[in-house]
Amino acid sequence: KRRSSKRLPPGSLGIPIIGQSFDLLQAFQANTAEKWLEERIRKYGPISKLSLFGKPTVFIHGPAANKFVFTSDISTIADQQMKSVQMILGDRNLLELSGKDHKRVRGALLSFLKLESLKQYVGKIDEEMRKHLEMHWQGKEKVVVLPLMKTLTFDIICTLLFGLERGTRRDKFVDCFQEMLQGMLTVPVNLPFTRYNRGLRASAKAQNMVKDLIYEKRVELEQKGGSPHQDLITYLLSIRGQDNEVITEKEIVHNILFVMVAGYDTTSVLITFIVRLLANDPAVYAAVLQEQEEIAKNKNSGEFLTWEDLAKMKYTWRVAMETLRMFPPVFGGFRRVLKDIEYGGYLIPKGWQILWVASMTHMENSIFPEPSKFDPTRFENQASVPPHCYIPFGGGPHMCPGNEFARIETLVAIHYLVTRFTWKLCYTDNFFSRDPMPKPTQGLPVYIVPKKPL
Ligand code: HEM
Repeated sequence: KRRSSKRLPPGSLGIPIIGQSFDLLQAFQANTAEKWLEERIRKYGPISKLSLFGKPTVFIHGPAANKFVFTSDISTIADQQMKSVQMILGDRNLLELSGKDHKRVRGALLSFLKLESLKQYVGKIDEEMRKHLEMHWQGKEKVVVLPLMKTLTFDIICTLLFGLERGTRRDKFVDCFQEMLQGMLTVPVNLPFTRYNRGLRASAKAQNMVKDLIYEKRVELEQKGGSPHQDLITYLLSIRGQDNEVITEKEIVHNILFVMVAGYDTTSVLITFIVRLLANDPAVYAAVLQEQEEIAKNKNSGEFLTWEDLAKMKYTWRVAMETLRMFPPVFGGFRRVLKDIEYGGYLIPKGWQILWVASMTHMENSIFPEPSKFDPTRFENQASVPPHCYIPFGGGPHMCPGNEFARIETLVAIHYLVTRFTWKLCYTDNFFSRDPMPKPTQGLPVYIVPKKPL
């Protein structure tokens, strides 16, 4: 009865199951998703209904909408991934959990990713970056940046979080992850030869591989007295028996897959877009180079970067923040509505989903003046950015716990790239498509020239 007194938002739910999914996917490919949404706003107003990836959806945007999505009570709004993502990454991954379960698993992950632990990783990340340059950049005249940065961030995650060394086993994981990622943004109808179907099969394979790793690490931990802190899997196994910290094997498997995807695909995009920007913007490039050379100058050759060095990379990090504003790797996300709620005078019924989109506030003139201008000085005084408007890492209880980790990887990578190489873009069109991660033309091929021997 209560329902009838409120209206559903305007808009059409489209064709059953499919709804507007293909329209949005097409817009992602053409990099017109923001325009597509603006078109909706013009047609239906700030709040509208549509149907995406099998579910009735309400699209809302703006600072108040972000606040609503990120700070609503967990009994009202829970996180929600598309069915395809949930099926491929597993239903016990962090984004699927809420309330106590979410707190417990997230707490375990955060205690591994906390700042004191991260400080110890700087040297190891530095080592991975140098190995990467030796293997993939040195001696080359042309490289393709995006796939290489994916390799780099995947290697870092594998070494640091999973204790998985280079070799055929790691390569098998890479293949599985490619298939899984391809299957994630699809309409979840499991027919043979579809991307979704291949994604599901790759996920089953990867889950078995993680189970084998868990077995080995458990033996190492219990019989050989290995340190719990050597990698994330061992750490999660080690806290299993403790009071209130029981984390099931399934949760470990699903979250390991999830952290791998969440951790490497995103950061690689950020580094790639910074590389592109530095090639296009001589003033920003000069300022970044100066900051990084200042740091390099004070180091002996072979000496790793330290936490203190990273703290000095203030300008470079602002460049990264501005890159995240204009090219957020994560376009947005979904939330699940757990009970009938009202927003902006409309009813959002229980069981529907809400779509939030980062760029809608990132590119809003009233929040970031001249939004299309790349200007790292916007972040000189971070307090001046209004709350709930800058959301490349999301917000609220599900906010990205890997943001500091991403910061370290990005700063280390940019340090070595600008101090060791110069580069020029092979394509200067500045286009990118989304799948749904942003991808510049051809993955950003560049001509490179080394500055000095590694
Ligand atoms: C530039 C790099 C990154 C970006 C832009 C990014 C972005 C995001 C965003 C937007 C969310 C929130 C999703 C939502 O609320 O629906 C998120 C969640 C998450 N991210 Fe990241 N991320 C990055 C790097 C990382 C890294 C390096 C890791 C791991 C080492 C990581 C692990 C996670 C996890 C585990 C969650 C889920 C948290 C939860 O549900 O409680 N991310 N990330």
